[in-house]
Amino acid sequence: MAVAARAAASGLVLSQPVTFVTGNAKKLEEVRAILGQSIPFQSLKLDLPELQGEPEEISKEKARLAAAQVNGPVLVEDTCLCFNALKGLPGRYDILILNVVKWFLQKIGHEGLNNLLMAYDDKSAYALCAFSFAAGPDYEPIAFIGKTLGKIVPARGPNDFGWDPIFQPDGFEQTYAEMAKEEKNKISHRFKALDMVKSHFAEAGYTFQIDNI
Ligand SMILES: O=P(O)(O)OP(=O)(O)OP(=O)(O)OC[C@H]1O[C@@H](n2cnc3c(O)ncnc32)[C@H](O)[C@@H]1O
Ligand SMILES: [Mg+2]
Repeated sequence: MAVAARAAASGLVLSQPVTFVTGNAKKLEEVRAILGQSIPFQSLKLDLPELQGEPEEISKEKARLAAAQVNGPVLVEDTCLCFNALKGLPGRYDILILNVVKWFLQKIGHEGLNNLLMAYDDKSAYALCAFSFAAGPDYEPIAFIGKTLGKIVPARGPNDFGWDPIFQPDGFEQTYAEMAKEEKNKISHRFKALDMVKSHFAEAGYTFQIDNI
């Protein structure tokens, strides 16, 4: 498969599918469902360093590192769940230990995450998704941030994806986990960010010329 992305008069011509960098099968499932056939992509798990900074900057730096490794177009994603009473923890980005919600979830589970808020009346939270697209190693990455507001509740619904059972988006009586996947994918942090990615692809007029060899 040809590797380089090159500029063309009608917009950028990408000579390989976008590599979406993740090791998370559930994320991949949602990205597939939301993107459909709109952007040709494949997925790849890469071990990239955890970085410090604002979500956009962290995400762009991750894309830079990934594009250099892949030597082609990449899409990277980070997700965090942030509690307002805890000033954005445990998913907060601008601290040294980045996005610890993953580790908290593994160590203390849904009940433990609820207990973190026991002493506070404010159970509000937000789910934030930061995607960055880099057309290749020589292109400046572009960040797309999607945010869905909600609150933390005792776990309800199937336990098959991260903190979905404890996050109830504003305006809904169901947690993410209780919602049909199609419904979550219409309002989620991930949907909002990917919608911007899709618009960007449409506006920038990228085309794909993919030669399989
Ligand atoms: O390979 P990557 O893409 O980094 O996958 P990851 O599993 O490490 O994912 P993150 O660091 O972005 O996610 C932090 C945590 O949030 C969870 N998570 C991500 N998106 C979610 C969603 O839409 N609903 C529920 N949990 C989610 C995920 O399972 C992790 O425990
Ligand atoms: Mg990760």
